[in-house]
Amino acid sequence: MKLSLKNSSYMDANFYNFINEDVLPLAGVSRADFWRELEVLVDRFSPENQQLLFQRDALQAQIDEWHKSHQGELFDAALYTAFLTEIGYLEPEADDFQVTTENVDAEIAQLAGPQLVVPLKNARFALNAANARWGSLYDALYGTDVIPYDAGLKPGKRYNPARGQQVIQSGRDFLDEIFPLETGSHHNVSSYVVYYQHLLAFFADGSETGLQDPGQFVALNGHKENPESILLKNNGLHVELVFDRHGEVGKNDLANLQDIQIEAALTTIMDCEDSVAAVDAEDKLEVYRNWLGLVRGDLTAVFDKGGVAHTRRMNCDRVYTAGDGEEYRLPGRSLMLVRNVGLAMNCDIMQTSQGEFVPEGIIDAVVTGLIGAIDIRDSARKKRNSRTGSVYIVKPKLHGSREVAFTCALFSAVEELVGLTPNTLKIGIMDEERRTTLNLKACIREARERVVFINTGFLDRTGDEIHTSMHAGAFMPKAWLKEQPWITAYENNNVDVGLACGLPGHGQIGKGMWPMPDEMEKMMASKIAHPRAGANTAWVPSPTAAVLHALHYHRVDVGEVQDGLRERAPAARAEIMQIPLLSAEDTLSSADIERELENNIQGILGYVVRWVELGIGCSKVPDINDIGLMEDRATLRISSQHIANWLLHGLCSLDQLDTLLLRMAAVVDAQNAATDGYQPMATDPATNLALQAARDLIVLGAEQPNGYTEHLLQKYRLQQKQRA
Ligand SMILES: CC(=O)SCCNC(=O)CCNC(=O)[C@H](O)C(C)(C)COP(=O)(O)OP(=O)(O)OC[C@H]1O[C@@H](n2cnc3c(N)ncnc32)[C@H](O)[C@@H]1OP(=O)(O)O
Ligand SMILES: O=CC(=O)O
Ligand SMILES: [Mg+2]
Repeated sequence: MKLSLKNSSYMDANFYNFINEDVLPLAGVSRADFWRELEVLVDRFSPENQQLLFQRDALQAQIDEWHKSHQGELFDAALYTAFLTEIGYLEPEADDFQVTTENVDAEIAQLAGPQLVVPLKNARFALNAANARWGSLYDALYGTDVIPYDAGLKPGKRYNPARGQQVIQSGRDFLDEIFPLETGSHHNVSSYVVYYQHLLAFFADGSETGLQDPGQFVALNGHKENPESILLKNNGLHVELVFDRHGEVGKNDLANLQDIQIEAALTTIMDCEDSVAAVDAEDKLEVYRNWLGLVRGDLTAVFDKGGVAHTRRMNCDRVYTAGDGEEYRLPGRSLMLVRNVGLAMNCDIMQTSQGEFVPEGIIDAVVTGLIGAIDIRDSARKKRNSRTGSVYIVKPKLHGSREVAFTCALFSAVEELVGLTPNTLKIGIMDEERRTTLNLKACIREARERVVFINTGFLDRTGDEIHTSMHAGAFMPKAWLKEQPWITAYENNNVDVGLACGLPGHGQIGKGMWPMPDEMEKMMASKIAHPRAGANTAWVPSPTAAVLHALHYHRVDVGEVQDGLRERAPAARAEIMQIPLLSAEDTLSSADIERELENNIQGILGYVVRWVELGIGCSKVPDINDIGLMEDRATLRISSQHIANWLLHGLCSLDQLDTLLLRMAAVVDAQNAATDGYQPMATDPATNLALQAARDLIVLGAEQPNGYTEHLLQKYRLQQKQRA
């Protein structure tokens, strides 16, 4: 049902009622003022949004033409740079400046730790994420391959005591490494007590010791002689030793240690974007309702797990007693940011006075900002999000500084609309499009009063790398792309520019997602590279990954690393611009090509079928080696652009593609056979919408704006919803 407003514009009636009844009264904004001023806002920003998209297309068309006209020639970097400068793709170097963002919570401005991302449409997951500020180290070790699944050590359905012992040993190793004792080892401690303001550890022979750094003990719960828990702190992050002499684990433990609780996801991004399938007003309302529930702190999710009914709510803060007897209070929930959609998306919520649908990103800014204002207005609430009065909005897929300036102007207008002080709405800039990477300093400059992060979204960035140079030649296989100079230079550039612009103390320098949710041993080995590279946060796909990745920030003092990096030579623009194409010396056999195609197609189909048929925007999809990969729209962008590029340059044919689509559809059908409501693709390929969507994403990939997947996904999902 549509509701007619003045000036012949349209509004979805459910959206209108939701804002009027559920949001405006809490935000303290008058209805009449809101709707009147909203019309002015959308009429002001919608045309510019459109112009910015036209500019993207115009630049891309010129780049395509340039590559076509230089085909077969030796690549001339100087000529290419001059061309990109002339068309305005490369912006003039911005003058030096320092960011001045104020009122930023410590989790973003000062601390270093994991950043969890979660699809906001899924209330059960979103609540889990909000509560992932704290997690059990024992559970994370027991349930993942960090403790190898060797014979005798497999987790199994029943508790495996041998595996449990390994977990306890690893936990003690961690304590010895991060909170060493003056003498001896945590392995041999039989009890912990607090004596005056000091932690004492007793051994079985009655001898005692303290922490090498006594300042690491900060608080406790229970009696000093027999604590229920002990709170330790290192690099600004807390670790809680939980004792329970009757607990399943504690009763058999020398010191009755039941668990080691880790302060894990300092921040969480509630995602409206690439991990979400929201194609119309109905879907968007689900997303907005969840954001409202999270900000109010009263969201609940009721679900069945293993035959047991659960109700999930947001956790309360944690209260301890400091050594000096004062209350010691810690946040019980992750600090929430919300990721809006980018400039290119549209949905049917409302129209401008010109009869055009209002770009979805504008509606997201208004609604998430308006709901965020509730957090600021009612600062006495127990479960408030920001303690410094900020609303954190992550803006994805921005191309260059004009788009950043546009977004900041939009945020200013939203602040005025909802009555917030200027610069209350903070911006997290995703550095995930080539035009933003190459002009990062100018981008940050536009947002210098409200920027709270720059984050290397290397997945979208890889998709944009391929699309931007689609006509330059055939790209290397996907796995090789990660090893090339462009990506190292891009990652380093982000850190270098962030440091030069004075981000530490005001915001985060962030790194990308760990995309293999079940491969935690590999994550532990490789993701320590993120804090070592000077990033004070990096993305993780699950609460368990957050617990484990938090250990890295105990091992690395990011502030120290950043201090050491300030003097290095900044990453070279020329290196960032090296296009990772196959060279004449790179030989790929037809079997290599087929395997690459099969792998990509399996991932595309496995993701798209759940998106189109079930409305699930983020899935764990097995690759050709049966490793579950996190797939979202950004990984789909890479895979579809990659095959589109190989089609364009003759590494494969349309016939081969169609054969492989059918072959891999059968594989994906078999993988999903047990999924409720799943329609096999291979049974009736001619009418299967998911299969058609996957084919279009590849065959029409070269002409999709910036290689984005959202328009085709949305088209087919809407058709599927109509069929249903
Ligand atoms: C390029 C980019 O933009 S990256 C950012 C977008 N990507 C993301 O946000 C990834 C978020 N992660 C996810 O959506 C999921 O972890 C997936 C889809 C990758 C895997 O999901 P599943 O296959 O259901 O995971 P699995 O079965 O291993 O675990 C499910 C459990 O973990 C929890 N869980 C998994 N991921 C998350 C998460 N991100 N936040 C909170 N809880 C989570 C679930 O709540 C569930 O626990 P419950 O039963 O107690 O509710
Ligand atoms: O948004 C993250 C990315 O890698 O893309
Ligand atoms: Mg992205």
